[in-house]
Amino acid sequence: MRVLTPELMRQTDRTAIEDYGFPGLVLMEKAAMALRDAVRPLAQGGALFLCGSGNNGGDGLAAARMLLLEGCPVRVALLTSAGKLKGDARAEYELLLRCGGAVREIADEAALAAFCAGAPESVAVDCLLGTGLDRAVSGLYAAAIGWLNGQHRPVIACDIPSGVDGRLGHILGCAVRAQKTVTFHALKSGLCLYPGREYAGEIVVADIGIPPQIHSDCPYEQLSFEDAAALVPKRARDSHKGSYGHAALICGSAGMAGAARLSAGGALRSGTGLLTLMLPGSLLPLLNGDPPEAMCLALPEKDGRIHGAAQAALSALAGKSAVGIGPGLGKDCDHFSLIRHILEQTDIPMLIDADGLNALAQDPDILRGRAAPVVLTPHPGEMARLCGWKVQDILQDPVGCAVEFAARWGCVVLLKGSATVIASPEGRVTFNATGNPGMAAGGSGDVLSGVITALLGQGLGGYDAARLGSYVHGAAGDLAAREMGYHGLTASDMHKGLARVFARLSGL
Ligand SMILES: NC(=O)C1=CN([C@@H]2O[C@H](COP(=O)(O)OP(=O)(O)OC[C@H]3O[C@@H](n4cnc5c(N)ncnc54)[C@H](OP(=O)(O)O)[C@@H]3O)[C@@H](O)[C@H]2O)[C@@H](O)CC1
Ligand SMILES: [K+]
Repeated sequence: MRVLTPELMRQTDRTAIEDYGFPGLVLMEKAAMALRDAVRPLAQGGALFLCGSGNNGGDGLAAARMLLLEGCPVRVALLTSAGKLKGDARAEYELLLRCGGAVREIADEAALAAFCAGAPESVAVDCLLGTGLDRAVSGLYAAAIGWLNGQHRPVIACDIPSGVDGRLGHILGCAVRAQKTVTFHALKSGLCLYPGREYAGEIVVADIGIPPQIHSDCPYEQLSFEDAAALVPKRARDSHKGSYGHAALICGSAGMAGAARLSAGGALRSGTGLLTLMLPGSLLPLLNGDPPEAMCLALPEKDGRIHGAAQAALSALAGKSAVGIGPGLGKDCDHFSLIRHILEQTDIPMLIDADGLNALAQDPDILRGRAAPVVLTPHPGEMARLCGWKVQDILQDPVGCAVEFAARWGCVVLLKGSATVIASPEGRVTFNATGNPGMAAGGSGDVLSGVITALLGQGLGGYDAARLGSYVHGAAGDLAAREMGYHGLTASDMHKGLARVFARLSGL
């Protein structure tokens, strides 16, 4: 599913209007119809529209007219003088008046308070600001947003909740908290990132007739269920365990044997044909053959951590189809050399996570020039150590950071967060839409490492393995949360959820 920035959306509108000849008013009417359809079920007691000075307001004026003509009581406030309306918004204003509607022009906060006081309507519609928002909200618009957020009736947002930055999802001053957002033609990146995603409530993407081929090369996307299903490796009846790869996980240390088990469970529930865990030998008695499906190989260790193991690991990696390194590894000065040897001397697709990333941060230059896929799965703290950005700056612009690093070092970056983003070396970006706050708990990332390593081992490219892995991992957490809630959800609960998600994606 395509995701556009406000700028790309503007270009798309322009192309539809100027190159294809779609009248702008036709697009606005289609947008208004979709908005009307979302408002209607909640408008038994009438609908109150708050409209701004641009085309977002124009959508609202048109939807108000449509509901009025259906017999629904509507009241419309316009937060500018009608004389300042331009183009399609002006045309919609005149149409509304000609159809018997009334519009109250609101000049100040007192007039707004008087208009809104004791409002009888059962739904409010936010058509104040859309993708044209270009500065922090203040004054009258901020008062209108404050009123919408302080009253009890549901709010439907037109295109994007007013005050949310359409590109980054930031709140510019203040923003509407909507129950539902009807967005037009494509998702906007600001609706995929927090806090914008939270403010939007349920999101509906409405087709307004813009030809899909315009900007079909847009680099941003979000996986729908169907998109994810199309990426799942197919399983033929006449196949065997060798058909689905042999994944290796280099993981675990004294005190963190559980990470190996969690990661192994992630791989085993994601279709790997075979799995070998490569661990400090002292962990083997602790694991006690669990999980039984995994083979185990003891690597040299020091103080409970893998150490001096490059040669042993390289020999053991012969014939493996993917390797993941990092879960529960602990910090050891020798890990950098282990990673460098694997990067330089094998062409096995590789995932690096957790303390593997902290080791890599010594010199990410060792990633350069590797032909086989490398997937990095940092959280913002690990990303900061890798790329030198401040954590705060990464949180402000996770997409910019992930894209820059992926392009610079030729790898796939899966930057974790409440909204995980996955960037390819070519500049493609997927926003992950699955997952929930219950997954913000230790071990969740270990499971994800296992999932992605298994998918790499089954032949998926780095970008597809990372984005499908992220989708499935989040969806497994969502399934588990339905049963366990957020507070009691553990990483182990995700294992069975993974199996169920893959079953659904496979149509079983
Ligand atoms: N054909 C199309 O293009 C289609 C577009 N569609 C719809 O149009 C929307 C985009 O419309 P848009 O570009 O007119 O911008 P919009 O979001 O209404 O804002 C407009 C004005 O707000 C102002 N302003 C900005 N920031 C402000 C602030 N902080 N506080 C106060 N005022 C602020 C600023 O005016 P200024 O005050 O700078 O003169 C700006 O001009 C899009 O979201 C979708 O709903 C659909 O109908 C489908 C077809
Ligand atoms: K809006």
